[in-house]
Amino acid sequence: MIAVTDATVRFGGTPVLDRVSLRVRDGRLTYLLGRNGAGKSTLLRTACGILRPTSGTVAIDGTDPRRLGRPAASIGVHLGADAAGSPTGPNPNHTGRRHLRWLSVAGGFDDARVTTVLRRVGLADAADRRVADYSLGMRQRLGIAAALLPDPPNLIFDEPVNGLDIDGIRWLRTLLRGLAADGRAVVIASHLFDEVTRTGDDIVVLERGRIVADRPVAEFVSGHDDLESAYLDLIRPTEPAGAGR
Ligand SMILES: Nc1ncnc2c1ncn2[C@@H]1O[C@H](COP(=O)(O)OP(=O)(O)OP(=O)(O)O)[C@@H](O)[C@H]1O
Repeated sequence: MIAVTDATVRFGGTPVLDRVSLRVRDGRLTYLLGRNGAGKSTLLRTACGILRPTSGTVAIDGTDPRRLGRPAASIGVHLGADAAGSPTGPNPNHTGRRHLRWLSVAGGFDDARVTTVLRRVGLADAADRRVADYSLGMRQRLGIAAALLPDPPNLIFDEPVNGLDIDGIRWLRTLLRGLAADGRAVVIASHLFDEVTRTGDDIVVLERGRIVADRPVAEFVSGHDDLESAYLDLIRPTEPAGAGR
């Protein structure tokens, strides 16, 4: 389980997260929704220990991520194919396989997992090409492979669908559902409502650094035509003055 409790994060004086609490339960796929700049990536970086909250606490299966001996074994993180500061970002001159082997050696993981995850993300045939020659979708797959390498029980993905073609999107759906079905706690920041409806268990909505909804997808949509209208009904009252003119 991933637990963020009453976390405030400030950049300079401005709070980007304001007393935010998030629970990502084992066996559940939790989607984090919110407008651009709402604080989703900041919350995910806080949840995995990359960012230290100004106040509040974070626990991965009960332990502060900064106190985990082998954090990657407890929590897999993919912050996007081109995310700055990603803990698992590849050297573009390395092949996909070399990148994963390097992570495997550095983390003390079983080397056989490299072949397993390359297959699982559909990169087995491209494993010996340079990452610089990978497409965006292939870099997404490599980032997901890196997160899965030590087979962690908790996973954080920031907009993993970006750059995937239709086969990739369908593959990712199956992968995500499988990860949750195996009992993992999975949280995904996304703007793609169709994916949320198809695969999500729970929805958390962030609005200007605050949680404004946290409930199962079915409950969130109940009484509305679909997820989009449920979401718009929730956030419309707080739209900035002048929006939509
Ligand atoms: N390192 C940083 N220093 C200063 N401000 C930051 C930093 N990282 C994020 N911010 C600010 O925090 C706010 C929230 O950003 P964040 O990336 O968490 O939003 P988001 O919900 O993930 O947005 P998007 O949907 O566009 O990815 C934004 O105003 C952003 O400019």
